[in-house]
Amino acid sequence: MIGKLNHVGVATPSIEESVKLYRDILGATSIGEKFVMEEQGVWVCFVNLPNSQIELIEPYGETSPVRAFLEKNPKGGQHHVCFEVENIEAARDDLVAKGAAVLNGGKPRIGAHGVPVIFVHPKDMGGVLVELMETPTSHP
Ligand SMILES: CC[C@@H](C(=O)O)C(=O)SCCNC(=O)CCNC(=O)[C@H](O)C(C)(C)COP(=O)(O)OP(=O)(O)OC[C@H]1O[C@@H](n2cnc3c(N)ncnc32)[C@H](O)[C@@H]1OP(=O)(O)O
Ligand SMILES: [Co+2]
Repeated sequence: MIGKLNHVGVATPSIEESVKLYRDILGATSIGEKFVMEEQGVWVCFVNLPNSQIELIEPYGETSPVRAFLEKNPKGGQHHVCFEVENIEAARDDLVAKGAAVLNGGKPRIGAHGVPVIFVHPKDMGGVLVELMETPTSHP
């Protein structure tokens, strides 16, 4: 079912500080602007790599899903991996049928790439929070 690795989500207390790390220490040459996704409760900034992206995420608002993660990991850390799927509803139904806990009641939200995304609880994914996103080209 899963296709390409689209991005790795990295939680950070400061996108500005993380940008310095990826640009000045790791030498990333293509880094986007920081923007907010209010509904998802995060600030986002993409570090563009030849084969994938690092999605830097910083909490936005009191109910941000990243807030508890940063309380446990104050310096930040790897937060989720995101795989592309051809059809988000079909992927969700398949996972639910296999007993995995799809978050937000299984209702897809529009993610940072403008396509629907779902999250699968880490307890069913070997300790990794998994995001699935519809392949941008297969979304009208
Ligand atoms: C930018 C938009 C979008 C995109 O388009 O790409 C994004 O990526 S937004 C990214 C942020 N959004 C989300 O993470 C939404 C989904 N996440 C959630 O709903 C919650 O964070 C969660 C995964 C359900 C956890 O919330 P909660 O149950 O309230 O937190 P706990 O702290 O109680 O954790 C329970 C349990 O799970 C472990 N955990 C939590 N987060 C992670 C994680 N990122 N990776 C691995 N494990 C995680 C946590 O340690 C607890 O474990 P135990 O202590 O063993 O019970
Ligand atoms: Co993501």
